[in-house]
Amino acid sequence: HDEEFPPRILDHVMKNAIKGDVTNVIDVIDKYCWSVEIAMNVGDVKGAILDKSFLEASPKNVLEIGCYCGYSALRMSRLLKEDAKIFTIEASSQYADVAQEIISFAGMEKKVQILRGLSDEVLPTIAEKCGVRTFDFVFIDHAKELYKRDLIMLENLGLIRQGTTIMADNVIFPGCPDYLEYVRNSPKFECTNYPSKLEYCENREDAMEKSIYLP
Ligand SMILES: O=c1[nH]cnc2c(O)c(F)c(-c3ccc(F)cc3)c(-c3ccc(F)cc3)c12
Ligand SMILES: [Mg+2]
Repeated sequence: HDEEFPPRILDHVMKNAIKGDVTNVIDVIDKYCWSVEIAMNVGDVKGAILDKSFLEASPKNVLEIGCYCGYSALRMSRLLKEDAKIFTIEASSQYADVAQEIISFAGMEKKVQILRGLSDEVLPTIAEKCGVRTFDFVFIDHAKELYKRDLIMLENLGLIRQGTTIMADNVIFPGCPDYLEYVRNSPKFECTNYPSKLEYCENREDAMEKSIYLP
């Protein structure tokens, strides 16, 4: 990753987006990433797929693993119903700092809570820390080699329930073959694949995978 991207996108948002206008902040980030430099946000094309699954789930408690600069947290926050909340785990304190600034600039600081730390360190105590029993919607978008491990942790900790929707980014590129094999071969998950493109690219394939938990 380009470690200098996060401060640049923060600066660009502060200078070019409308404070408190979450849709405009999302749009300004997308325009920057299409025209100036690609960043590993889920982006507008895959973001629309995320939006649709999110609206279908109409969740109260949302978990994201991998916040980065807060782009997908903002996309989901703008679709949240009353008294619903997003908890997003971010291991990089540099990314978490930038995400907090961008989320606050967009006026979503009350709807999105960033939990700093590694997912396997945060997940075991997230229920009591956040006053949540189970999550209704989970978006996995961090290191691909951790997807399967973290999903199994969510199951073992009882953090997902009958009908929870799990969306995973990058299941084609960079790809997470062990995760896909796990959810697709498990009788506990009903899976749907959504072919798309890598963020901000026209000619690289990627996909999102939706898995509904049916224990
Ligand atoms: O790390 C990620 N987390 C979440 N989403 C990601 C995502 O949506 C991506 F498209 C990429 C990606 C991978 C390869 C590439 F060429 C462009 C982008 C990465 C990623 C993975 C490994 C790295 F070393 C650098 C970036 C991520
Ligand atoms: Mg991604």
